[in-house]
Amino acid sequence: MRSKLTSEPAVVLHGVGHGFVRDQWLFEGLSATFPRGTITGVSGPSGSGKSTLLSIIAGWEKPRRGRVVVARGTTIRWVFQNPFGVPRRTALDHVALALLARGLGRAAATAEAAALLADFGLAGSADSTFSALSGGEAQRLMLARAVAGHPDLILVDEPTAQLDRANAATVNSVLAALAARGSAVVVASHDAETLAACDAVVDLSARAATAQGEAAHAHP
Ligand SMILES: Nc1ncnc2c1ncn2[C@@H]1O[C@H](COP(=O)(O)OP(=O)(O)OP(=O)(O)O)[C@@H](O)[C@H]1O
Repeated sequence: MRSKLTSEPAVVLHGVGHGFVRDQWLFEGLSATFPRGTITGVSGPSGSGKSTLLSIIAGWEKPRRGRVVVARGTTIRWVFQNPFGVPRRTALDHVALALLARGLGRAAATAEAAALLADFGLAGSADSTFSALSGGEAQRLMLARAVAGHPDLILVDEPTAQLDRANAATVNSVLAALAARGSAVVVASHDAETLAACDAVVDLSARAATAQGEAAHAHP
């Protein structure tokens, strides 16, 4: 029974549809599972509803159609498009605070935070203030902080949008590390390399085309 519970997906979508304008759908009939230990990409052009779908998965937005089933006790962390930290706090502190919040003592939190920073290629930046980090370093710090919370589900919005290729490649390998630690990872992205690193991809460009086709058919 216990093993069945731990292997169940963090979130399941059943026939989900949503849109903000009456009779217009960003996507419709979307069914998907988000198992722990896997990365699912959400792709589609700008405005196709990727961030909206993440909000629905997180339970912030209620879909107009369908059901969202979240496993009991699922903990969720978001990593947003724009890295947001405390300018004068160090990188190490950003991660250590998440561990202190989980109940670790100061020494254990500092040690684990340092190990996490190393995993994310930030060992040399542990004592840098957030304001001194590059865009890529700040983005990776946000991912390290999300992992420190040991969430069941991590939602990542456009992690490589403002990064050059080298930093984007590092973030992509970090996403795989997040899933390997047992979280279900859902990443909204335009980036072909990010999507190639995913176990499955929900493509909203196809969904939008279908939804618009249906609307055109219904209202010629
Ligand atoms: N709360 C809201 N109220 C009304 N319209 C909204 C709301 N949130 C999003 N939209 C609209 O829904 C559409 C999808 O937005 P969303 O941000 O989900 O797209 P996206 O695929 O993530 O885009 P991008 O790649 O540019 O971030 C857009 O046209 C947006 O303006």
